[in-house]
Amino acid sequence: MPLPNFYCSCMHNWCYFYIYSKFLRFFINIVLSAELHSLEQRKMVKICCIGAGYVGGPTMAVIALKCPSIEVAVVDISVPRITAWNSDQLPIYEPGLEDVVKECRGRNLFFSTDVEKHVREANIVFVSVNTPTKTRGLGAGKAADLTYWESAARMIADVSKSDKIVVEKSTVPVKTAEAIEKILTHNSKGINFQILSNPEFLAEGTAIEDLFKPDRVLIGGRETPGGQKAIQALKDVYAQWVPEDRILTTNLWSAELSKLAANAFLAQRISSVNAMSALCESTGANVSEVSYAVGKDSRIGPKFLNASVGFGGSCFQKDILNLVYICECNGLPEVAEYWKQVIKINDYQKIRFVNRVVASMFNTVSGKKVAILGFAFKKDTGDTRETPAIDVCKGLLGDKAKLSIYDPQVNEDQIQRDLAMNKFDWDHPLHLQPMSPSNVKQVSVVWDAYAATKDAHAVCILTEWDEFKNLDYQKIYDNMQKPAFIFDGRNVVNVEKLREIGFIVYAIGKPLDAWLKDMPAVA
Ligand SMILES: NC(=O)C1=CN([C@@H]2O[C@H](COP(=O)(O)OP(=O)(O)OC[C@H]3O[C@@H](n4cnc5c(N)ncnc54)[C@H](O)[C@@H]3O)[C@@H](O)[C@H]2O)C=CC1
Ligand SMILES: O=C(O)[C@H]1O[C@H](OP(=O)(O)OP(=O)(O)OC[C@H]2O[C@@H](n3ccc(=O)[nH]c3=O)[C@H](O)[C@@H]2O)[C@H](O)[C@@H](O)[C@@H]1O
Repeated sequence: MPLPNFYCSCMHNWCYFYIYSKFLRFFINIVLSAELHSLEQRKMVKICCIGAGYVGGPTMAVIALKCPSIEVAVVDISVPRITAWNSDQLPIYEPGLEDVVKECRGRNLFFSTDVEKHVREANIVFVSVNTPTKTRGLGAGKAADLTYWESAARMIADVSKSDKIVVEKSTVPVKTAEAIEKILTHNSKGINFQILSNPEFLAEGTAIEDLFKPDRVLIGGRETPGGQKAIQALKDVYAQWVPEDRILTTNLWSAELSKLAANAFLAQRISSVNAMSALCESTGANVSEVSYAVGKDSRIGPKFLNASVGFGGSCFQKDILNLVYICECNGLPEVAEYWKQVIKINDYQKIRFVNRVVASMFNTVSGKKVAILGFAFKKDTGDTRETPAIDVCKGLLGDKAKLSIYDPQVNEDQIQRDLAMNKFDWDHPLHLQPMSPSNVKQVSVVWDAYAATKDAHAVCILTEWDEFKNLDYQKIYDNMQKPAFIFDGRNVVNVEKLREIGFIVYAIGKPLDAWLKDMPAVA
């Protein structure tokens, strides 16, 4: 029996309706998922870090590694720095860094010179720019120069179109957050900025290790509901890999001051042991034995008690000078004087070392080749900022020595720049540093410890690179002028063995060689 017409048309319409509704649902799904995706994207935390240096680069790389759902952009005004971060030759040498960068770069870690774009898009903006010591004007030689910080803050205020958490990562004077707050709120166009202090405690050479397993992460913020919410947001980032009991939260000023205090305490330990090293040399005590015995006291602890030619690095001196200035400004001259002494002992230690070298070598190094082994401020880094090697080399050059320098990570251009630059000039963005000055003629830079020491009268060890422990010292001795001297500013060599070979050896804080005992006292 043929189906009635109306039945056919019903079926027909039903089919149409079915196909249509399927298509509609498919279409709606696409639109919805796109919408959801963009909503998620909008909700995705975006971090931007201003300053792609020794702190900004490694800290952000580790955040990107540990928080794959966060997009991290590291921006800088220095084009060569950003180019290097995007290349196979990273701008800084740090064990383990390359692996971390390679894993995240292009995934959720980006390096860019488009500072404004990334700041505008970020929810959290870290500021990790230079905070050098002022070289002129009020507080010159002590106060922190906040030029770069201030210009970063003004730019954040200018380009922002949404609320942001602004994080002080640079080391700054206590109360800087207040000044930054003022700059941001006076230029805010109704945008809400929350300032946090989150100082960095990593040490170079172990930066990745320190960031993976920090002793503590410190976050300071305002005690207002907004401030507490911002603290929680940053805490949530670190909590993805740092145990909660290691994330300390404080008020802003405590966090800012804790950073300066930590560096001052660390440097003070080195100056204390270095002061002892001078006394050891005068009395026949051995500084390694003394510091071991002292460090066994659990209240003192064994770390950071290695006597040396002096501490270096971009921060200890700068941060203590800054602390001294803050004490003076707060009417605390005695406290200022106390901390100043840490720097004075450090300078004394470097001068003392140079005097030892010159005094031992018949009171003159004029025209003599002196090999310098190690130029970086410590091992496992190519960083030379405030390295004691600069002052020692300048001291020897002042006495007309000819220097042959070898460091496994520092190139000739850097060494020449360092020896020609004025104090504090190094701590500015690259393009604002003085142009490559003329080379110091009495200095040659070689790529091998044996080349550096060939025909030399003396060897000065200024960085504790592991390879200096295992050099063929017999070969070195055979190729040197006699008497052959070794001045170990890092206590890396086996003094007894070298004396057996025939060297006259001076090692910081160790019982003096008979040769040195007969020389005039050094001060
Ligand atoms: N080096 C270290 O081990 C540590 C350093 N700190 C502190 O962190 C801060 C940064 O230190 P580093 O990373 O060593 O310095 P750095 O000199 O390696 O890096 C700072 C970077 O900021 C960039 N910069 C300056 N002004 C800028 C601006 N307005 N916009 C964009 N980029 C700008 C510079 O071009 C430079 O690349 C300092 O306050 C320092 O005291 C704290 C802990 C450890
Ligand atoms: O604010 C900073 O910049 C950083 O400064 C130091 O880190 P860093 O300078 O990278 O290296 P350190 O291991 O502290 O060494 C500093 C200097 O002291 C010297 N030193 C260190 C330890 C020691 O026992 N003796 C000694 O002479 C080192 O050779 C080096 O020249 C601090 O250790 C970090 O916590 C801090 O974050």
